[in-house]
Amino acid sequence: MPTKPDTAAASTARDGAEAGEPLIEIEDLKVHFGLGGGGLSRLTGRGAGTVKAVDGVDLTLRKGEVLGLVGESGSGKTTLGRTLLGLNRPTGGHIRYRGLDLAGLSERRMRPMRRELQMVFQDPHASLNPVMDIRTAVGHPLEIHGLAASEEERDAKVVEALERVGLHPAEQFLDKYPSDLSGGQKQRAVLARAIIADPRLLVADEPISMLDMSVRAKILQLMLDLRDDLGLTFVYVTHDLASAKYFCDRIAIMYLGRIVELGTTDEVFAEPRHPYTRALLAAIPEPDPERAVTRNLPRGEVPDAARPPAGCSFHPRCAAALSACGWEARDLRTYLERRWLTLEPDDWARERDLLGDLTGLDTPGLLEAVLRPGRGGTAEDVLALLERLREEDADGEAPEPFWRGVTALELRDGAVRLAFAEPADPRLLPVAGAGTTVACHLHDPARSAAVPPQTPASA
Ligand SMILES: Nc1ncnc2c1ncn2[C@@H]1O[C@H](COP(=O)(O)OP(=O)(O)OP(=O)(O)O)[C@@H](O)[C@H]1O
Repeated sequence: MPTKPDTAAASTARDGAEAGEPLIEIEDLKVHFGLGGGGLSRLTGRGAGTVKAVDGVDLTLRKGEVLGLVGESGSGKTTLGRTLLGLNRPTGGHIRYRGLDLAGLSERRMRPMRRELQMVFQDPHASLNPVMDIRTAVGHPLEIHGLAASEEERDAKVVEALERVGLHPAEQFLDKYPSDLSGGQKQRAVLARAIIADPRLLVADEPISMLDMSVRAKILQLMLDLRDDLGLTFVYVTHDLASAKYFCDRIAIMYLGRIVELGTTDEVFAEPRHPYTRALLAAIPEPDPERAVTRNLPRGEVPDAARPPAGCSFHPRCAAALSACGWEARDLRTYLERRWLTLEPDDWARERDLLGDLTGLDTPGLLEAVLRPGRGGTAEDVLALLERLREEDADGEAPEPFWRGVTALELRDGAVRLAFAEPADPRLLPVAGAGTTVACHLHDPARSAAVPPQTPASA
């Protein structure tokens, strides 16, 4: 990939304002979607409830910067990006832009703002209407916002925008249709449409993921050039840290609706703090096959945002989790089922019969798990098994973190009872001596005394 230009060298942002000044300030932003229990929730396997797609995000976008929103699928990146542009209504919080709070703006008052806040979508093929020629498609925002008095003026502006995105001679593209263009050319046309109304912010949602490898770097370079030439600010939504490294000045790592780490790209890559960031970085494929090693994302999958884990949402997947990270009854089931995958079928059947029905553990937020023995044994047998597992898990190179959250394991009324430590939500805190902020108890000085001997690198 070509070398990323220095941000400091980026041109002065729009309005003569200095690059680096706040453009948008987001405070405690929440976007929750209600699931009515109808068709959509049946389709997604979710019952009635609420998906907290964005859940308390604080973030300042600086003029002229490229900020990456990075995370696995379902982390809320797209929802956050869309909400910035008024395409999703916030459930709570504030989005301050040019003295206005976009979060509370009516559709009528939001409309003129849309000219300044534009979106570039992932799929250039779907972003362009197949029956609309490039002249009409790229000129569309001029029409919507009444920015061209005549067809001649519109065409002149379309030609200028096409030239700027590298589609030249631009006149030859005016009468073409999307099907006449390659994938890279289509994304250039989409960018031309995004910049034609003179925006201040572009939210680019995976803008290169559907393009050929050969043109990806060129499109990223084009966006950097547009940033420099037009004083644009970019939000780059992606799950791909490798392209974020090249393209972004700062990176916000998102997990289940929250930012878990935020810092300059250099800092995040040189010294990732959150175990999730470390795991994402470790999962970046090595381009050199000679040096390639197996890269795994952390164990388990991103949990359902309608039933997020208690405390730190990442704790069920985190090898470095502490007692206060949010352990609950559900985690006991996950722990046992994960273990069963490693057992021989006979041993698995024996344990499953002993432990009986585990569905009672599934309710979110239970700080007490009660295990009644199945037909394969007694409560004493269940207790003996769990005590043995706890002991075995404490040994070895990678101690199982689940047990750190267990504060009591005992017999009571013919059942085995496990109690869990009170969960604490990690707050996004600045790291001493660094520009990074991180939401992780491992980096909270108030809790650092409780940090276990192994480091987050083991996550
Ligand atoms: N309109 C909606 N109604 C209900 N749930 C939604 C809606 N839009 C998003 N969600 C849910 O919100 C959560 C965050 O989704 P979002 O698309 O923002 O994540 P993402 O990180 O961008 O993922 P991806 O990379 O797959 O697009 C997911 O659980 C998703 O299913």
